Amino acid sequence: MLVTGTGLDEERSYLEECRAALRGMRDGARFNVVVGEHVAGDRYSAERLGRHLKSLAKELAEEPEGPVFFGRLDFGAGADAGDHRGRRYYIGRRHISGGTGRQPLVLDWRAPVSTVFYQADVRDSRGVTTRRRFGWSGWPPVLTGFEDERLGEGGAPGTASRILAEEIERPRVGPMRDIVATIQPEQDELVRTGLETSICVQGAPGTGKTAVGLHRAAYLLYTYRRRLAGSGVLILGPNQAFLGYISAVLPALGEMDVEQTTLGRLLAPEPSKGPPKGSDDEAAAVVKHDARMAEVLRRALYGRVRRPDGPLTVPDGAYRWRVSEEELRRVVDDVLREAPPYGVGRERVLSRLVSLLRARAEARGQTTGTAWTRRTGRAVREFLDTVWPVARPREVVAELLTDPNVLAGAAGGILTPAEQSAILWSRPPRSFKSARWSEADAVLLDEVAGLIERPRGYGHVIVDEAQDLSPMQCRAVARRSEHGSITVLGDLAQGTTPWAARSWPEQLAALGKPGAAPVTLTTGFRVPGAVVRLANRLLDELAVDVPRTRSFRGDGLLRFHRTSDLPGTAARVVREALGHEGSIALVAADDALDGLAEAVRAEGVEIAALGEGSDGVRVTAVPATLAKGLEYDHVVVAEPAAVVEAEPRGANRLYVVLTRAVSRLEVVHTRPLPAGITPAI
Ligand SMILES: Nc1ncnc2c1ncn2[C@@H]1O[C@H](COP(=O)(O)OP(=O)(O)OP(=O)(O)O)[C@@H](O)[C@H]1O
Repeated sequence: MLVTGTGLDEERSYLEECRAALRGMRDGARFNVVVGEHVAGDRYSAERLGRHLKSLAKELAEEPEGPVFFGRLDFGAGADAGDHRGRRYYIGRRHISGGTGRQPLVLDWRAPVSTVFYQADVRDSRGVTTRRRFGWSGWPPVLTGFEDERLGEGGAPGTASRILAEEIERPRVGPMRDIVATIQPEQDELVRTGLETSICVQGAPGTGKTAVGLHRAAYLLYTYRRRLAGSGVLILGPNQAFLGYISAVLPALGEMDVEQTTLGRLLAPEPSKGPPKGSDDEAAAVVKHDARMAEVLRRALYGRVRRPDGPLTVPDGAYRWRVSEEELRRVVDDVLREAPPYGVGRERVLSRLVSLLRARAEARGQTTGTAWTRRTGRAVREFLDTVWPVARPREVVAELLTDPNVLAGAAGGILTPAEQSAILWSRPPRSFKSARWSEADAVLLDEVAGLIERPRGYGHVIVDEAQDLSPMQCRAVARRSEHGSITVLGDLAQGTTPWAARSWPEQLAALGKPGAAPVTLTTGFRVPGAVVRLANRLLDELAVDVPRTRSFRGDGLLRFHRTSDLPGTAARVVREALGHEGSIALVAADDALDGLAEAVRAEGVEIAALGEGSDGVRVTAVPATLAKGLEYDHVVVAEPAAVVEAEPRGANRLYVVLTRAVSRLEVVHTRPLPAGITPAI
């Protein structure tokens, strides 16, 4: 029951107290910015401190009118309340200090005790007598009511929360929002898993995987701030449109320092030019993404190392030192056996040769200082460039994809002749510098770069839509999280790439975390019941072993329109959808979308292209291949049969497309519906 009476007045006075405290914190933070500018010792620390204080001040300045708390916990007097006996806590997005020596006015949702807010229930109250949820509306938000659950003795199980239901069913406007007020117990457990543990979340569409990943990033940064300060957190999403959709969540939670990108951008051979522009046909892409390419590339790189043939003579003043072929071979062979990164190997050969010569010079009574070492290093460099030359990833990969003999040398016994010819460039560039790299090539370049020198590692990496990663892409992620942990989010049923994973244990092993156990989420918070039932029928047609979803929501609309005029009907359905609140998407096979969008415009309805600045435009044209991870209140899907036919995993693509709807899904078609999505049951 939503309370709006006297209790609410008390809560509103408390809210005023919190806002006053927040204003105090903000003024203090502003003062600190001024002081900080004068006290920091050197320029570097002044800049760092200044940036930190300014962002804190800015954060606080933006917040005071916001919903400063969303929950309250009242602990009882029993032993099960532990240290919290008799206490009352307010929970919000930010900590609000109560002043020196006093309990905070509001606790951060990530503080240890806040977990009780998400986890306690009638069966296990954890010492809580009453859990209060607050309702807010409008902007600036007004506290409109609250709802109490009695968790102590006498509480009744299973009372549904209206505030929770409203939050989940609210229309989607603008980018994705945080879910801190309504995190579910099974989601909370995943969010709060310790930094040392890698987790894998398998979940049907709309079960909150992305939400869990983003909140986990915020939780880890709060709980392990020092440990992550240097190494950082990386979030990888499937495409730019998806990143645009989720990009506001972490800043809204006060976390600005998280790198959010796509793997394509992260691995771009020329980052200033954005993701690579070249493309591959499917046969070439499939081979380039295959795990066997790792060995082919290793051989191609180490194929540059030559066995020394003949002795080496090094002039040193009056003497000439001679190193025999056998000694030289031993040095190179030893380093090869130790298998350090290629770049380190080169340095190691150099330093061992110099040591060998130093021992000889010193045995003759010579002094060997820095100048001697530099001179001797220079003298053996020519030899080094012959036996262990400097390697550049672009040169190595370009040579491999251009020269059939080099490719045959590296891929013999690994790739079939047909596979080799599939990846050879039909029109090789004049030089590796002018090559038009594809996304698959970027992964190969990254593999070679990783063999030469280990890349920068992150403290934690979050990978969304991880079922779509190829074995070679998994290796690129694994290299960046070798000493850190990862959060793997995905749905085997939504796998649409030719190499999409069919099992999590295999994918996790490829990601370098074979020990992580997949956890399954099955309650859907986006897709309404009728649409979930449709999606579950299609799921039976897909060759994957994942459980069906159950929707949290009983509402929603699902309608089919059979027509002989696809553009006309689609346009009419879109126009009628404007009668409802919220966002609208017209989704179709990529090559059919422009024509359909034109028909919508002809109806006098504005429609924006995905990713285009579309302020105020409620309808977006979404190509089926870019729909992943996105959500709209009202989704109009045109000609599902064409979506299925457009690609080998077209049925999986259709499953993704049909599950973008928050409230209403309308399917417009001229052709028979694909297997699995027959309307009536
Ligand atoms: N506990 C929750 N409270 C309120 N809303 C929630 C909750 N969990 C998830 N949602 C909402 O449900 C929607 C779907 O969540 P999300 O996008 O994270 O799901 P997903 O599993 O990543 O879906 P997909 O597989 O389709 O990408 C989002 O709008 C999200 O904010």
